[in-house]
Amino acid sequence: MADYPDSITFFEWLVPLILAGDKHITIRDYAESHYRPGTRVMAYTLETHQAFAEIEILAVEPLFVEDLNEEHAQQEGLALEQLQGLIRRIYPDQHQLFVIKFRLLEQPVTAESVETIAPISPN
Ligand SMILES: CC(=O)Nc1ccn([C@@H]2O[C@H](CO)[C@@H](O)[C@H]2O)c(=O)n1
Repeated sequence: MADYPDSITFFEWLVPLILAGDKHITIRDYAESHYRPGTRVMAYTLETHQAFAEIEILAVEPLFVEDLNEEHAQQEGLALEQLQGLIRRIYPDQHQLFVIKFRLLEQPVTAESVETIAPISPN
């Protein structure tokens, strides 16, 4: 067993935001706060458990829910009202949350991505 979690799940609808680099934080509760900066973590969709990216944890910082601000929303790639609504729904009883900052690592080459690489022109 790893000392620190080496996987994380995200709602499927957030995947495009993450892969585009628009979303580089996630806000979780204490139970999901035990990531260690510097470690690599495999990101999966919550609904279908598809691995979609490898990320590096950059920081884990405490955040009180009432301190959610525009800067967090921007780093989430979401509007502030949208983020606040989401957090209220996911963590209705939580006051103490954690901001997990991450960066997208180079993605492994898959058969599917190879097919999308344009063939080298002979001249
Ligand atoms: C078990 C599980 O997967 N839970 C969660 C919890 C949160 N999130 C996203 O993190 C940000 C802040 O909460 C928002 O963008 C959320 O939509 C997520 O994707 N998945």
